[in-house]
Amino acid sequence: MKYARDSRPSLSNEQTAKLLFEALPWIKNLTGKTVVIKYGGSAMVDERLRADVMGDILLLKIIGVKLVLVHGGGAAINEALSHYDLPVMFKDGQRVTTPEIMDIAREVLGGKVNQELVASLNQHGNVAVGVSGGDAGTIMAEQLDPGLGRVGKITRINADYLESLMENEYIPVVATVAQGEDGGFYNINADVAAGHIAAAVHAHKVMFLTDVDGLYEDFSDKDSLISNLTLEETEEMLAGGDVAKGMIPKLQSCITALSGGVYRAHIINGTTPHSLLLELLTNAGVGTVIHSTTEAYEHDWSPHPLGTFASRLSENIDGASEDVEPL
Ligand SMILES: Nc1ncnc2c1ncn2[C@@H]1O[C@H](COP(=O)(O)OP(=O)(O)O)[C@@H](O)[C@H]1O
Ligand SMILES: CC(=O)N[C@@H](CCC(=O)OP(=O)(O)O)C(=O)O
Repeated sequence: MKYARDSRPSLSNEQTAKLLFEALPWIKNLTGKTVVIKYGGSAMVDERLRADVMGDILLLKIIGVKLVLVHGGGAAINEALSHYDLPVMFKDGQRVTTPEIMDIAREVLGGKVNQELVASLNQHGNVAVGVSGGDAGTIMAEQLDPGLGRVGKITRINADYLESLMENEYIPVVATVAQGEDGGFYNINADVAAGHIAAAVHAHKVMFLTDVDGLYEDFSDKDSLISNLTLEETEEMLAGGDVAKGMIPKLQSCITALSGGVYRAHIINGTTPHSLLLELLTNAGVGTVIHSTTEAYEHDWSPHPLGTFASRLSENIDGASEDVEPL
């Protein structure tokens, strides 16, 4: 037995049918809309879970959601730095990035992590395209703060490029190494990039997959998980100092996204199997949802040209090796 889910009590046929049917209104509402998924390095630790997250992303693609996957890889960068005996230093969730560390971040994010995620998605059909922030000027940046070295402040996002990939039924998988306005490279926190990208591509939702169940009012009290809060309350929490480390850029990015017109921002646990599907396609919300006080997005949805994608997918699956696991 390979995986814990095999030993879970199974649902009756009636319960299974009910659960599938429950997804219908959610699918109808999401089809044709854009969702930006930020997959954090902390949630990438288990290979099997990572493959499941990629499977969930593909399922969303199949039901007609337009997706951008923005990934982190902080843990993998830390590992590489310790290999080279280089220091791991953060200020308010942003890595202090010397030119030497920038080179390593570039290799880890744009190389190893990006390629592995693209390969994992493409096992199910060639749907993913790796995008480094510098490609077609997808993410342009300038220095954020001299004290942080090569950490970038985003100046521009090439939304047209990402949208053209999505229009052609691809999932852009974005490594957050930016092209500097000065010609060099900048390290961009992946949460920050996801917030900007979500706003730039007019996403319906931005989902942050991390290693905790959501935002805690008091991180030392596991009963204090916040299920939903407004933009204003999020700003208050940030100002109040109850949020630390990597949660700071996450909340800042939720604010960037919502202020830029994104309808909802979610923080969910990427280490909980299928948390994406639970949050997006079932009545059982998981994690924390942040919403603006005013309805920033119209709830219309239009038919989506599934045909092109579906036919390409079936072609790829027909031609795929037998090792590829079914979803
Ligand atoms: N109030 C809070 N609620 C939830 N997590 C918090 C809070 N304050 C700090 N954190 C920290 O933020 C971490 C998530 O950010 P990070 O480690 O950067 O993850 P990722 O790699 O997914 O971006 C959590 O593991 C937790 O340690
Ligand atoms: C400037 C900055 O902090 N860059 C991040 C980029 C990777 C990242 O954000 O990874 P996670 O999403 O896994 O935290 C870093 O160097 O760790």
